[in-house]
Amino acid sequence: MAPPAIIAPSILSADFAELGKACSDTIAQGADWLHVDIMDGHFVPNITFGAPVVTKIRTHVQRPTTKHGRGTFDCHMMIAEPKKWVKDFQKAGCDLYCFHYEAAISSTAAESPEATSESKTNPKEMIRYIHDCGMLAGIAIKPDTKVDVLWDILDNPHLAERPDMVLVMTVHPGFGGQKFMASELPKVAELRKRYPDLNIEVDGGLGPGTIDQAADAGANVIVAGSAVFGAKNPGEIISKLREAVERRRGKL
Ligand SMILES: O=C(CO)[C@@H](O)[C@H](O)COP(=O)(O)O
Ligand SMILES: [Fe+2]
Repeated sequence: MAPPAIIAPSILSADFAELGKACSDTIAQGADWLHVDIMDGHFVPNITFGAPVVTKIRTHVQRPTTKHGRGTFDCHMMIAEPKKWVKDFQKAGCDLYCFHYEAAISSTAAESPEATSESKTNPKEMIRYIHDCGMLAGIAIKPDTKVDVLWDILDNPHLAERPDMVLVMTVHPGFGGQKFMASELPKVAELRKRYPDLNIEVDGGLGPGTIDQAADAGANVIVAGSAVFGAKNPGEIISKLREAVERRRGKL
């Protein structure tokens, strides 16, 4: 059976002037994780915030007491040099550091004249490094990236180099409130077929109108920003998302 439903509201759609309260309220309304979108203006055409803000919001949400437990900070690192920020985010209170495959293999990140040994990397090394720093590791792929690039990483016999979660983007990363791309779901279905126990996250355009398709494909970690923070009753939306995933799980 696929792993349990995990609902991770994206705080990108929260009121940034009240971020701490928005985070604690969302957990109180039934969210499992908080999805924290970090954008650097290079990897994506938008900027959010960095580790100092994560340190502050961490004080509003209790650390998870179990692996993947309630209160997990799922940091989605849409940044060009993911290796450079691992330690800062660990210190800030990140539990799951999810970097982009495209950034880890990018020649600009690895070969730019400014690149130091701190910023050079490859996906397997990144995962090992994140684990060594005491966090769970996630790897994300953009819509233009084929899912096949992940087989070598997921079939790695070295457990320390295997990711704890794969994130399949269902929008082009950079902004909240975009239209869900159903074209990405075959990637989710293929991942679920090959890896029944894997945590598979989908991110972008998820809400009551699109959750069934994502759940049917086999996603179990659901990110939703505008659908949760734009709702009159966020708790009701969180429950609906969870029910759709659990319904699909029950059919397996
Ligand atoms: O990573 C991203 C966007 O790049 C997401 O996490 C969005 O913030 C999700 O927002 P909605 O599409 O659910 O509004
Ligand atoms: Fe995200």
